[in-house]
Amino acid sequence: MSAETAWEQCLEIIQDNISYQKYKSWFEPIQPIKLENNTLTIQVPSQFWYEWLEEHYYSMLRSTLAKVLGDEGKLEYSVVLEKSNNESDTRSVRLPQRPMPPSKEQDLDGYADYSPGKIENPFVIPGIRKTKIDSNLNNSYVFDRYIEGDCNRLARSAAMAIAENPGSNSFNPFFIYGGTGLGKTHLIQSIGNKIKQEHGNEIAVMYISSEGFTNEFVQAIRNNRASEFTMFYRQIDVLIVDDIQFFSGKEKTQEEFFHIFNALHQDGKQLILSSDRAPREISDIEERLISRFSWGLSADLQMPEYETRYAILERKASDNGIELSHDILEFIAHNFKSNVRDLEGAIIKLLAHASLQHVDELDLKMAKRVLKDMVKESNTQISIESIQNYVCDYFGIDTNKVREKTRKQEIVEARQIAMYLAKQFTDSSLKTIGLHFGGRDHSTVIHAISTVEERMQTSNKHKRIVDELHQKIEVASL
Ligand SMILES: Nc1ncnc2c1ncn2[C@@H]1O[C@H](COP(=O)(O)OP(=O)(O)OP(=O)(O)O)[C@@H](O)[C@H]1O
Repeated sequence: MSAETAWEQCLEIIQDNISYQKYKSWFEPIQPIKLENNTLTIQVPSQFWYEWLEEHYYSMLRSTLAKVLGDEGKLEYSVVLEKSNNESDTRSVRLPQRPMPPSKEQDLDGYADYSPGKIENPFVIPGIRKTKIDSNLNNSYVFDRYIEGDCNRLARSAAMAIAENPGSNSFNPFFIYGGTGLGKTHLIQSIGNKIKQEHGNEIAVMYISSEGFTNEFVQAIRNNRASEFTMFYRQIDVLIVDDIQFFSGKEKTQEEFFHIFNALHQDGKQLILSSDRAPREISDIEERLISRFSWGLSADLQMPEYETRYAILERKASDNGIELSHDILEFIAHNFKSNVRDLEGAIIKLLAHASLQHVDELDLKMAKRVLKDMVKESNTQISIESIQNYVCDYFGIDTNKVREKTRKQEIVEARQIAMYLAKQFTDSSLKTIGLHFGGRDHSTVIHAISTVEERMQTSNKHKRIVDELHQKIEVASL
């Protein structure tokens, strides 16, 4: 049997035993490397990943392996190491799976989410009245309202795991980073809100921006209350600091935070940090802090893909009490691609317009008019990629297909139309257009354009399709 086949069989069993979300987050990214002497080697993206699997899925992996390779089957991890400059290295360390204690031979069932060493409420510090601590959390930032997609799956599931088991997990600190308006604050506050919901004042949660922390610290020094400041932060069980990049260049604040960080981490308290860039990319921050930021899990947030943008819009519209038609949602999702805050801005603008103008039902034409300036700002010239999206959406095919080599009739037709429209709507050269379609050369683009033009003259159906798409893109690029 090859490593790929063995791992595929393992994945089938694993899928049946854990939730889809956990499967996608923790098992799909794993690569089978080799199968030798009944030992299957799999590659995991980080040391932390290995620890997480061993901590949470050890028994399940063990039994799965026994089913696929027999009782003597062994698992070895190949861990991709990070270089200090944050690039991943091809070097890897091989780690064996820890041996199974003889008394623990059990069925798969019930072991899938086994989490060892659950400590009962590790956060109660006698004598401290936690009721006094104001968490600073915004109640509307909750997991239920945080739409999941490929762009945030790992970060969201790690955040959920932390909320369920703060402090006693391997994600400490949890460092989340990504561009502006991509949902960092929402996600880190969701952790705090969930912990508060489940534990009330038993667990002291505190959310603060790094600027807020700095200002408080400066005030405390000014009023000779620095030690009270330190004491206060040391009693927090879950400390959430947003936009940590603003500590850059503030040496005294960094030093104070360093000591608070150490004290909390040592006591098994949870630290959650956010930044607009990865730890190593933050300038003017002491090396000892940077290295601590990387101790736990760093996860990034990306701009949501089209389907997630659509789902977010649907959700935001219904939270704001308006119902938007499919056409309008599609229009916004196609045209607002830089961040989620802008998507939200579009909904608010439509809502304001509808209520000021006493409009009961918004239609696409009106929505386009209202959002015209915003669309222009975020999308000055329609891209070849958007044209591909429109065309593929129209034909119900996967966008990647038009960039691949496939010669299937319907894909070839969609590809040719997309090339034709790309020439019509963009200033791109034939060469550039070809490059966007899987590196085809300019003569293929010329051929596509003349084929579409010819067909439009000979077939009404073809003409109608191209005209419809033309109109759709024209409105979108207003
Ligand atoms: N996946 C998502 N599902 C639902 N709403 C989201 C999602 N991602 C972001 N949002 C919403 O987008 C808005 C901006 O998000 P947020 O303030 O958390 O971004 P941020 O990354 O912290 O931005 P900044 O770096 O500018 O502070 C919020 O209203 C948030 O609710």
